[in-house]
Amino acid sequence: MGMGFNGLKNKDNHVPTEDNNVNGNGEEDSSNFEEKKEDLGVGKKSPFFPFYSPSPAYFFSKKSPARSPAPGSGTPRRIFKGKFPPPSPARHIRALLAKRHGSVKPNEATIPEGKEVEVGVGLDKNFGFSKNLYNKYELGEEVGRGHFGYTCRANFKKGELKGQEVAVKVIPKAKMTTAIAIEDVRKEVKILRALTGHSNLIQFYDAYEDNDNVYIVMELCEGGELLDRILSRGGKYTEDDAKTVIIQILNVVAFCHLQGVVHRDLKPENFLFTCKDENSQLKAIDFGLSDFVKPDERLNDIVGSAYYVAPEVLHRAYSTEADVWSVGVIAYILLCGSRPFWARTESGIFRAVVKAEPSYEEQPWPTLTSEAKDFVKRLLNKDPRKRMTAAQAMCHPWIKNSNDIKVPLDILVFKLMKAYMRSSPLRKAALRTLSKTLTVDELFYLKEQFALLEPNKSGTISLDNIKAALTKNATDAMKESLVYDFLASLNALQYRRMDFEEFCASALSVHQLEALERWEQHARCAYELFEKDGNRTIMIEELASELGLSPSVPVHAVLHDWIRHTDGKLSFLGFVNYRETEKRRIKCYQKTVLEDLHFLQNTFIGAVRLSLISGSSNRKLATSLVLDDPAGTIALDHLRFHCENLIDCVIASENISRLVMGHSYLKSSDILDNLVIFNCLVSSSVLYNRKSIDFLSW
Ligand SMILES: Nc1ncnc2c1ncn2[C@@H]1O[C@H](COP(=O)(O)OP(=O)(O)OP(=O)(O)O)[C@@H](O)[C@H]1O
Ligand SMILES: [Ca+2]
Ligand SMILES: [Ca+2]
Repeated sequence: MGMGFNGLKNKDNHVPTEDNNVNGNGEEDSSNFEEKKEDLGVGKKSPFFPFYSPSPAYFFSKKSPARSPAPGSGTPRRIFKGKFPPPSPARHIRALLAKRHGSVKPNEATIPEGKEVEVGVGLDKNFGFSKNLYNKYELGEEVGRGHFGYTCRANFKKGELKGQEVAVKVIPKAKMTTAIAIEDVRKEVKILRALTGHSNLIQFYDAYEDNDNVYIVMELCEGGELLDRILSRGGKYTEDDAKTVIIQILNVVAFCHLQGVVHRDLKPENFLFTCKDENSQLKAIDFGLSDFVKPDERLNDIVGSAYYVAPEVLHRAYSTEADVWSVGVIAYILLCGSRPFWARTESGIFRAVVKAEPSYEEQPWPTLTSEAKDFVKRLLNKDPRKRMTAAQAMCHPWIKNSNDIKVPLDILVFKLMKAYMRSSPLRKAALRTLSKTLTVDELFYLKEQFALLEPNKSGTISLDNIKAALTKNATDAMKESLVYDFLASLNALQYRRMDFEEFCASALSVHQLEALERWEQHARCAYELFEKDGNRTIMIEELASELGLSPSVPVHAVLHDWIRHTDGKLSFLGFVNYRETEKRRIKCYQKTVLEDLHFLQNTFIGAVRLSLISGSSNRKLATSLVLDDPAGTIALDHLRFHCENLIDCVIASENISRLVMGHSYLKSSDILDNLVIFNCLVSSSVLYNRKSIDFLSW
């Protein structure tokens, strides 16, 4: 029997009609999904997403009733002044659905009947959950629906809790047509089970299964989705109202991130109000695409919903920062009622996400406070290293003075401390001087973090303090994400303590400072201090080895200006670029350097997409690069700069298994060979039809 999407009303296929008509622009999200040729770059064959078919969307073929109007909203005429149409239910990224359901293939306009059954043959759909849901609960009316499941009210049938209401999310097993889809459901339950005790996170009770379905029993929210409230308000929230919502979102997001869980599908549909009250509490739901992520790890699968997806997700190398981007999109929508990145087609949205800057010119932006704007901009920074973390966002001037702010511990602090511990004395000195130039606002976050680690206010912290602070906040999720193991990298702190001054130097993110408008001033001030106290003579070879440059890199060309000719000390340029742990920024050659994906995508014509993915698992680090180098003349060292962890990489090619290189640096000849193979594949444009190089299947 055919199943899959066709059997399910798809709310995401629809937007309230009024929304569409506002700008005389009914095509947005409309159900005909006719993709515009120019949007897809047909003919140009955009190298960015070569796997997208230029055909119309394939599986949103069934019409479904429009989303029910938000409570109390009736069918009001909504006035939206934003540049783009107002928010509507978001669709998952097609690549995601294809991968998760094995049902969307390029150039497949329809899904043949019965295909999914075939795909599903031989899959183990036993989850080991209890089987007696109906003994315990009586299922009632449906309260919501998504791509993967629908949710019902339910009552305890008997016992002490008789009559008490819960919510049951029903996920049909028939829809689990791939191993990944099954794994996603396992993970959804595992993560819900592990993440306990946060007031802005849906409370999980239990999971059940039978032959047909998996059932997730959880706390019932009666207040509806955040999206419906946004729509019923006509899009715009006052700054204070937006803040109330954003704080709760940041709270739960920061909590997840500390636990090593990345949600990957944050959007207004996935936040529910507990009750109908205006100031009801907000709860994060739907961990169906969530994953554990180790502090050092990057994920690579393209996951999420188009309007909310972060640029680095599209580049297939991301971590928790991607969630913060989605929060930025939500904040933008709350404050102005319109989406920051918008286009008629999915590929158009992706292009906007990667390249376009959101508008802050249109109403109501000019009337909003500069803090609010700055807040959103710092969440929507395209560089994840420059983006605020959720915990930092709670320390932002726009937020920090609100009631009920309790800044949570930030895992970023430990990541930065690790890098600091491994730094040379010269780099530590450079960081120390930078930390002395921080403003009160910037210090606020560091003070909060230090206070969380320093329970007895002794003025210094130890490794034990850090462990204790983590333990205090730990859930079972931390076991999975190995947050504790990560602390081993701070072992140097075992026999000494750190005072606030050193803590600031160690937990300071230079990338984030660089994103500030006053970075230049910061850097100049810091350099002056550094000149007085810290700068020293350094040989070019020493600098190169500290930076991890291999001997084959002509260091003089790179580092020439980093050392002052008069006295051999670090120049200002050297000072601002000096990053032992950050090799990416070193600009070797103007022409061939892969300094920046966007730059390459914009610049090179006929670029080839080369994916470097990790050897051991497709969830591990992956870095995508776009190379324009048909002759394969790009040296290995260039690649090395731009893949933080080439050690674990496999070159994508027709025969992946043959090309697994194991845990050593690839020889440059290997890279060149594979580039040639890859280029051949691309140039004969088999890329579009060949299963063996189907990007989606990785
Ligand atoms: N605990 C709950 N209480 C009340 N309603 C809920 C609850 N959990 C989910 N819902 C409703 O059911 C809808 C679908 O749930 P959920 O988002 O978990 O499903 P999904 O199929 O994974 O969705 P998506 O298409 O976004 O992946 C929600 O948007 C919400 O309206
Ligand atoms: Ca959902
Ligand atoms: Ca989901």
